[in-house]
Amino acid sequence: NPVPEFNPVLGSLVWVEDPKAAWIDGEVVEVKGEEIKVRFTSKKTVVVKASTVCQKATEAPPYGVDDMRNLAYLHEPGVLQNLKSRYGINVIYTYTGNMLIAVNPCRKLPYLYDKNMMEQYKRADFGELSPHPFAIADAAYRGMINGGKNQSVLVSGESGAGKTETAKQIMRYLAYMGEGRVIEQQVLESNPVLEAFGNAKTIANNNSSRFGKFVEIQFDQRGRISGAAIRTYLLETSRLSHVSDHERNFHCFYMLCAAPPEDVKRYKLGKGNPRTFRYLNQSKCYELEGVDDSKEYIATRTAMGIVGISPDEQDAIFRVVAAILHLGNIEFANGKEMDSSQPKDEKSWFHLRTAAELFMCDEKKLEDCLCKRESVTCGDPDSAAVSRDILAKTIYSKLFDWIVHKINSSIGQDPDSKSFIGVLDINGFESFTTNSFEQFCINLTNEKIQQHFNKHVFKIEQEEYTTEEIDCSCIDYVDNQDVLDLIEKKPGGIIALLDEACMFPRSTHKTFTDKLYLTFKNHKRFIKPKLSRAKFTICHYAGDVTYQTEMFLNKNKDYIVAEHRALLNASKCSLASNLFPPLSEEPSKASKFSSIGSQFKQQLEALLDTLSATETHFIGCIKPNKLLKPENFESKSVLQQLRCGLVMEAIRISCAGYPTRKQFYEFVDQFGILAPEVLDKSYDEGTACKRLLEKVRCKGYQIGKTKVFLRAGQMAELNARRSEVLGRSASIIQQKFRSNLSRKEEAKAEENTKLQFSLQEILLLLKETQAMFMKECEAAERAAKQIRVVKEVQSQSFGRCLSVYTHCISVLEVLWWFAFGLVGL
Ligand SMILES: Nc1ncnc2c1ncn2[C@@H]1O[C@H](COP(=O)(O)OP(=O)(O)OP(=O)(O)O)[C@@H](O)[C@H]1O
Repeated sequence: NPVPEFNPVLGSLVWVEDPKAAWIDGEVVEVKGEEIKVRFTSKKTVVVKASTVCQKATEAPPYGVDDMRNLAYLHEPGVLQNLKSRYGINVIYTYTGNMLIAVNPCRKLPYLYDKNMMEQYKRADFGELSPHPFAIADAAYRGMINGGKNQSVLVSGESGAGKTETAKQIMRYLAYMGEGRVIEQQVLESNPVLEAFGNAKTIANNNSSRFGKFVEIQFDQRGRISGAAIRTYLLETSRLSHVSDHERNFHCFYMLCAAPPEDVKRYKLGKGNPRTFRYLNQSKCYELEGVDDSKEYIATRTAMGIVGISPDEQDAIFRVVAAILHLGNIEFANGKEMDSSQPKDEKSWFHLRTAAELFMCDEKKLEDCLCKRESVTCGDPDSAAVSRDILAKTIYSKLFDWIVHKINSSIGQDPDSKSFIGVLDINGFESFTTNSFEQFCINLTNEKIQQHFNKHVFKIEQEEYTTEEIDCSCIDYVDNQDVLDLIEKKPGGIIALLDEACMFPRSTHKTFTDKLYLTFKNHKRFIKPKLSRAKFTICHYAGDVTYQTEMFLNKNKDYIVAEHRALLNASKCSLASNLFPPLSEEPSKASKFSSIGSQFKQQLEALLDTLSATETHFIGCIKPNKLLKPENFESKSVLQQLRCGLVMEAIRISCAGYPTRKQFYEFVDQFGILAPEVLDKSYDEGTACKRLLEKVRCKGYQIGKTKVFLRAGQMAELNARRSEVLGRSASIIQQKFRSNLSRKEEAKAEENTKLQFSLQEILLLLKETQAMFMKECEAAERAAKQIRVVKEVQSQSFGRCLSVYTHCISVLEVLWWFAFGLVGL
């Protein structure tokens, strides 16, 4: 938490960290050395160390600021409060510099994404309109067209935070820029197809992507989409055979069960009741609120057609999906021979026969494949069940890869493409009660992305400091290379040791874990938990995560059981046999040992190489509450995400230097009122800023070539002084106006005329007051431009009730309303 230096005194407004509510604001009511007593609005008091509290801005705008960098104090509670107050009025997007933070509204806000909105963002410069994913997409598009550089948009956040939704809006905007052609539609329609086969209901999200995705959209010379390539990462196949409570398997299974009767019959699904299939009935969750699976089936088929999957191919895909359901229903009993098994009963025989029929493979071979002792299993009923699940998972993951490959080849890549924009939608940092190999891989991804992000933010900061010719030695970033080395260094990293263990038949998860303990006993990012021999802890940038090693070896092994390959390769269904080419056609597999961990590491390296060669834009998605209920902002959970995500790191890097920057003219415009005399002289703008800052004895600043750079907290101090001056001006105007008014009233009373003012009289009165006001505030007015001061004066003196008049365009007009208000009163 970047807590800027601050010495609280009696009466200071502060934020105090709270285990339940994240941060609570209060007032310092007692100071005793290092300890201070703070009273909250609830009247409760706490005594805390002064160094642990953060300063609270006295005048934060009630509905927050568009860019976090405009916050008076750029610290954790400030950021949190800003997001919360905006979320309260349905403003879900906020910038931190160039990064967009998106808080999931957990309800549809269609007006935010219509064509009209796209049109507006198309015409505006970045920062001109409110923060929005379209602004990020537009910046990427312009960067590509004008700057000629490939771009990428990196969308991160935990499950349910809104990554996929945000990535879709980015793609919609990019498609809009080259509207009306088949290829754009194909790119967009690839989403529902991938979601049908790769998404599932989880506790965190009813439509959770169970894979990572990088979509590279290619553009031609004229800026129109000319091709696309989709890369997917780590499909969660363990879900296929084991579904946890309140979750579902992949959507396609339920869609198929809800298909029109002729299709249910065709795929031999009985009555199409998902409750009758073991792979679906483990969690008792079948329907999704607001989702009609039968409609989804039709929509998926249509989308499959659009992305170029022919009706025959669709038929084969759903036949394989149905076969997997039957496969899951085969149960086993002991066979006649030792260490052998056979389908348990007639029902299991039926499912075996149906699965073979749908796979278009030999029934006897399928039986042998599951029940006979072979290379990896010993043949008993339990091993047969393991073999069945391995087969189902292998087929499903091959099927998913085939679909991705098919979409890629039918959309097509443009060999002459001039440039591309990549959109990365990948799961954020994960830390559960039990963490296994999947979390290990996801967290490795996040470490990589964190490093890329830190370098990126640092580079941008450094570039700005260099352009402005100011000293940049104060900024730095924490490099997490040590964690990356621990995981992926070759030789000697955890992945390398895991591969080594997988190659030795006698290795177990225990021998593997012992080896880790021995190798990394002095590594400062590695911890051996006290009581367990099957766990290890990594100190990630986002916190410590303890991994359970039991399944590491199995999950890392990437091979297809020879019998499974032979069975399906001989299938009469060309799709099924293509999923399992003979080993000789997969040279990479035939020659050397292959592991999921190493493959994933290579995929990540390629991804990071691609990202590094692009200009990257970041979007951090935030889940406001665990249940995804609208209008519920749980500060504690949001804070946790901010800490684990990229936002706080960007802020930390920024705070280490000079987070507030203002163009000279903006600065003079805003703060000239504090030292009008420096503006009188014919200083250039930069010198005027310097003199002004010297006069107000500002401690932390640098003057660049076009901008003033301020240390964290300085902006709030300057704002407070400005408010003081404006407050004084306001009371002077009020006094003048009132005394002017009462003089006129007295005169009228003496003349015994009616105590009522005509419009002309009020105008005259206002002109006189204005003249006086000019005299009193001459210098201030010159510094801050007439209308601005008056607007501020107006809000100072009448507060919110008069703020509606901010449209007034001249001093006279504003004062007219001002007087009108007084007379009215
Ligand atoms: N901007 C938005 N407007 C309306 N609904 C949204 C928005 N962002 C997210 N949602 C909804 O919130 C839910 C979760 O969003 P989404 O699936 O995009 O999350 P995710 O981060 O991709 O999760 P996962 O990692 O589990 O796939 C979805 O039901 C989605 O429709």
